[in-house]
Amino acid sequence: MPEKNAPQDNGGAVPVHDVAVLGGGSFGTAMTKVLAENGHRVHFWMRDAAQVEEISTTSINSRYMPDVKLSGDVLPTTDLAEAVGKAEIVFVAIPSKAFRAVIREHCDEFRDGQIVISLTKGIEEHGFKLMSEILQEEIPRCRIGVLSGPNLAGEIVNRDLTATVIAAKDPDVRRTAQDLLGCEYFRVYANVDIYGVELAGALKNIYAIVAGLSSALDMGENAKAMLITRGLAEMSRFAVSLGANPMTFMGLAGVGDLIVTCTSSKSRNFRVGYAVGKGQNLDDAVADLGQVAEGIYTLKLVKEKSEAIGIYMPLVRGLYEILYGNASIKAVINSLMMAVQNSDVEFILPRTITQ
Ligand SMILES: NC(=O)C1=CN([C@@H]2O[C@H](COP(=O)(O)OP(=O)(O)OC[C@H]3O[C@@H](n4cnc5c(N)ncnc54)[C@H](O)[C@@H]3O)[C@@H](O)[C@H]2O)C=CC1
Ligand SMILES: O=C(CO)COP(=O)(O)O
Repeated sequence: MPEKNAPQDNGGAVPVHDVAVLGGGSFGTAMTKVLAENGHRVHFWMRDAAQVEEISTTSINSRYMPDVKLSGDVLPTTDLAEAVGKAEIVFVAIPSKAFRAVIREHCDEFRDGQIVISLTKGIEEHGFKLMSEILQEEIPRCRIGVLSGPNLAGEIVNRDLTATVIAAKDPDVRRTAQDLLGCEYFRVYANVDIYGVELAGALKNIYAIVAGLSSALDMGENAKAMLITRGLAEMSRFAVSLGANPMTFMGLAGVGDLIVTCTSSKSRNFRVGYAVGKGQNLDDAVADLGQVAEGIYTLKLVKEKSEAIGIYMPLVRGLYEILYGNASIKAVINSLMMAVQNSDVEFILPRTITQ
């Protein structure tokens, strides 16, 4: 077995590429580690100069990954123009709230045909835009992809076996992501349904919060299975109504990511739900987390959108009432359990419309 942090010897089989990773949090660090260990030169951009200094001198990003030493050719920088200018391919791991602002401010730095891949699992507040749509609007001359799947950063940096999905229309973008990232512990599967893959990654965060709540209340394993499966039904109903392919939800980016985040306390969204289930208020739970939990923002947007387009999402509505409407958890559970009993798989037996 190779040492945990050693760059992998690819025997010269994979050409070395200059790549950029934008965003110095947990996931940016995890993907930088994979890319550098695969032998690539990684221009790792973050806004915090002290963090750049620390990674340059110690190879450790102590705020987000204190136990992880980055090895290989990692070049941390606060100069986004330099990182993007030198890179053939750019990966973006910036939380959804800041995503457009960062790309827009630097849009002139991106080149015609440059590959830009979003790693972010969220939705923009105004206009319900996904990150690939933001990239399309801000840097339309680039070739765009989305990476999403059951990808807990804390496991990837440990080289725990992991699979993900690259979604892109352009086959060259898909192949490039597979070549750059694939290795003995990381597998990259391909899809063309960018919207479905990306929406799945954002939506599952909501159900991870619900699962955390259920775990805090010790609701049992049957309840966990019910929540995950009904979550899948609900998120695919919503996504399909917006144009996603239902089959995407059978894959890693759909059911795969839903399983990992709904069953693991390593998920930040799960942890927020767990804390609220134990009686903490939402603001304190988020402050204690100290990292992004995209689901709390996605929840609000999906609740509004589902009401606007008339899609039935009882788990979204129930969680919203608990987190933002001060409803009692017990009352919400009771109303969900006593709702009209309906179809299991509505692609086979259509749901009886009750509202
Ligand atoms: N951590 C994980 O396991 C995974 C995370 N993701 C997604 O990746 C995205 C980023 O998440 P994490 O890295 O985990 O979050 P994090 O909370 O660990 O780090 C966020 C990073 O973004 C930076 N940031 C925030 N606002 C910024 C701004 N205006 N300009 C520049 N940088 C800014 C922060 O300084 C920090 O370095 C999220 O959408 C998340 O859902 C996707 C897969 C797995
Ligand atoms: O998306 C993730 C795993 O696939 C990470 O989930 P959290 O953001 O909840 O930690």
